[in-house]
Amino acid sequence: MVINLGEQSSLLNQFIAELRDVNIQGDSLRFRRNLERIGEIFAYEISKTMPFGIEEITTPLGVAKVKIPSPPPVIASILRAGLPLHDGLLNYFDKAENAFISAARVYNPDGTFRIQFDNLSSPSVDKKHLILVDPMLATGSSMVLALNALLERGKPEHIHIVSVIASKDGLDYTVANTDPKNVTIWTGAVDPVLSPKKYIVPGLGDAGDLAFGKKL
Ligand SMILES: O=P(O)(O)OC[C@H]1O[C@H](OP(=O)(O)OP(=O)(O)O)[C@H](O)[C@@H]1O
Ligand SMILES: O=c1cc[nH]c(=O)[nH]1
Ligand SMILES: [Mg+2]
Repeated sequence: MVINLGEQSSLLNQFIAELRDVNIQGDSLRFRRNLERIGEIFAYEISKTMPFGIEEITTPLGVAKVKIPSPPPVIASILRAGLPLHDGLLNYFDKAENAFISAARVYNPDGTFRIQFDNLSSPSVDKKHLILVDPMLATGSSMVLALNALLERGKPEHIHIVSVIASKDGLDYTVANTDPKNVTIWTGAVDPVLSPKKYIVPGLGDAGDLAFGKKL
């Protein structure tokens, strides 16, 4: 199932507009903070779909029965650009376990690239709710590769994939390469085009560079 939160009229679209805007996105502190705020919105929306337990909370005046999401999810992100988004989800799912995947595009001189997978640091994901985040879903190859690496750490109860901006092709690729019964894809926008270098158009540019600076 694909859920495009950008179709609703909400503050999410203002934050995504600031990520995209060439006159605003150069402020890297604001760029990271907007990704974090977007992570908080996704966390809140995803929490509505998670299992709840009833807890009895003692107040100074009595006992309140409260529906609390349980158990906490595992939040996994793809370095580097996933980090501020990860922080946003962790601000709300503050008892979450955490996983990190080191994977990045390595370009050849002719403009083609492969995804270089370096490392996975993860707890068991068995029988847990797994939330895998990356702001950009371009071809979808980083996301599918990261998910397959995580699935070597167990079979999650449910998988939530979060991307802030997805290309139509990347979304189709991810849907085709994941189990529809067990996966929900959450996005904030679906853009129509991939450039010859497989950048999302209109997209926002290079999310990792905008958040953390250019790399060699
Ligand atoms: O859907 P795909 O075609 O796989 O592309 C998307 C990937 O590219 C970006 O990472 P990048 O390789 O630029 O690494 P970075 O975060 O270190 O900049 C982005 O954050 C995704 O991980
Ligand atoms: O559009 C894109 C594609 C890959 N990575 C990005 O940061 N942006
Ligand atoms: Mg990048």
